[in-house]
Amino acid sequence: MAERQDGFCLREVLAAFRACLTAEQTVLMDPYLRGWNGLIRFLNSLGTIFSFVSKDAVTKIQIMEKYRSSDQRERYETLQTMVEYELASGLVSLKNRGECPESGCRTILRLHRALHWLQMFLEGLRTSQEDSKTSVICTDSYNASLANYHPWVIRKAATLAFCALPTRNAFLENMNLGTPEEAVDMLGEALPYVCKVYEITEELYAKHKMLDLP
Ligand SMILES: CCCCCCCC/C=C\CCCCCCCC(=O)N[C@@H](COP(=O)(O)O)[C@H](O)/C=C/CCCCCCCCCCCCC
Repeated sequence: MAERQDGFCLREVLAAFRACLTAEQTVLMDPYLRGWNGLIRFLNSLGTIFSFVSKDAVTKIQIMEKYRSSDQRERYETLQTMVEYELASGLVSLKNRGECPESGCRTILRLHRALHWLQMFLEGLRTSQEDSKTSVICTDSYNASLANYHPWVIRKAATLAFCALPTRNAFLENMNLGTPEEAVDMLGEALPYVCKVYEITEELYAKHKMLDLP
């Protein structure tokens, strides 16, 4: 795969997820969204076949960016302050999606589920053999995570799109972290931060019984 012209480097994305974590074990919203924006850039570079995925993710990121530039921006400084504020203000519907279709809590929950997929996918890439198929790693991690929340038609479209993914080494080179071996080392160092962000968020949502928000 040719060297990237767009300056994308996965290091910055992983650094953003690291920057989400505070000493108080809270998750900062701005680096969280920055991490997602970096991932979308990468996704877009994989071809238009993934447009339906990036469109949905971009919509969700924009909902959250809107909150962060609104009068209530401090309420959305961390995932914890967002949950506290939206629950106390009746801005989250636990039963009916139509009541609060753009709450921060439900929007972040969708990204949070996708983060679970990302975590498994990157771990799969990192630990797989050189001749492993990226499409298989991606399908397995999708089926073990996000697919459980998607209807048949989305699962079908996603699984078809995965077939267009490049080979494992081409994919690792495309992350712009050096050789595939160097990329694997970097993933080993950085993935624990992504996992920590995932764990803290999962605990927060479980504590407030919000893991199934419609
Ligand atoms: C350099 C790093 C390597 C990995 C690069 C991966 C880049 C990934 C970027 C984004 C990941 C996908 C984010 C998808 C968010 C999906 C949120 C969601 O579940 N939305 C559904 C529910 O929303 P509501 O209707 O309740 O509002 C929505 O229905 C979904 C629609 C679109 C389809 C989502 C398919 C997800 C496939 C995820 C795998 C992406 C494949 C990337 C291939 C490397």
